[in-house]
Amino acid sequence: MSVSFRKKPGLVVYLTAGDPDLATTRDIALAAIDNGADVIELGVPFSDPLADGPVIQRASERAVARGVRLTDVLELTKELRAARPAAGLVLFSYLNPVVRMGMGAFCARAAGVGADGVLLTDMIVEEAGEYLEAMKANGLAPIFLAAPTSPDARLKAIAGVSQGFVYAISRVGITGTQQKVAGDASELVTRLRRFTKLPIAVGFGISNAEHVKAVGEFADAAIIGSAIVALIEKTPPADAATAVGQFIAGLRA
Ligand SMILES: O=P(O)(O)OC[C@@H](O)[C@@H](O)c1c[nH]c2ccccc12
Repeated sequence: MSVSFRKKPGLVVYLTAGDPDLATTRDIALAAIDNGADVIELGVPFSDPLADGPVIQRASERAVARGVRLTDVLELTKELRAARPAAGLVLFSYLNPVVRMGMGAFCARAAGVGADGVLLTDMIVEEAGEYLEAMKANGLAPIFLAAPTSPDARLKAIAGVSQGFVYAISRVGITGTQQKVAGDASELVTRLRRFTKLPIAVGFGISNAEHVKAVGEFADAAIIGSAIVALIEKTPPADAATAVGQFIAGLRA
C-alpha cells in the first residue's frame, strides 16, 4: 500500500463516498482499482464544499442527506484496504469534519483503517504544523494542492511538506468537467518540478482519454473527479460499478 503510480500517466479517481450509498461506492472503488486506477480519493461528503462545482456539490448533498459521516468513510476505507491491499487510498476531506473529530484522533484512525494519505482541501501549509506532526507520527502522506496562482515561495513550501504526490490544480476555479486541459497546467508542473522529485498529478477538468493523454505529456498522473461523479449520477446504482470500470479502462486506451 502506497501512493504511487504504476504506469504513466497514473490515474487518480475521486469519488464522493456514500453517493449513491456506501455499498455502491465500495463496488465502484473496487471496479476503479481493478480497471487501472492507481489511487482512490475517498471524498468525505460535506455540507459546504466551497471548491466544488455543481456535480460534486450535488453528490455531496445526496450523501450528506443519507447521513454519511467521516466515521463511515473511515469504515469504507477499512473495507477497501482489506479487499485491495496494494491500492492507493487517500482520504479526501474539507477541514471541518476532521477538526470536529480532532486532528490527532483522525490521523490515528486514518492510519488504523489503512489509508495511505490524506488531502484536506482547505488546509494550508502555513497552518499545517499540528496536522503534519500527526500525519508523520502515523506514517501518512500529506497531499497538498498547488494552484497556478501560487507564487514560487508557496510552491516550494508545498513541495517541501508533501508526500506521495503533489496535486497541481490545472486552473483557478471550481471542480468540473471542461472541453480542454487548461494551458496553465503544464506551466505549473514545470514550476513545481524545480522544487520536488515527487510525482505531480494534475486535476480539475480532466474528463476523457484525450485529456489524460495530454496530461501524460507533462505530468505523472491525471486526477478525475466530476466526469466520474456525473457518470455515477446518471447510472442506476446497480450498474454504476460496471459503468465506472468501463470508463476507466477506456481512459488509457
Ligand atoms: O472534478 P474534477 O474537475 O475532475 O477535479 C478533481 C476533483 O474532483 C477532486 O480532486 C476534488 C473534488 N473536490 C475537490 C475540492 C478541491 C480540490 C480538489 C477536489
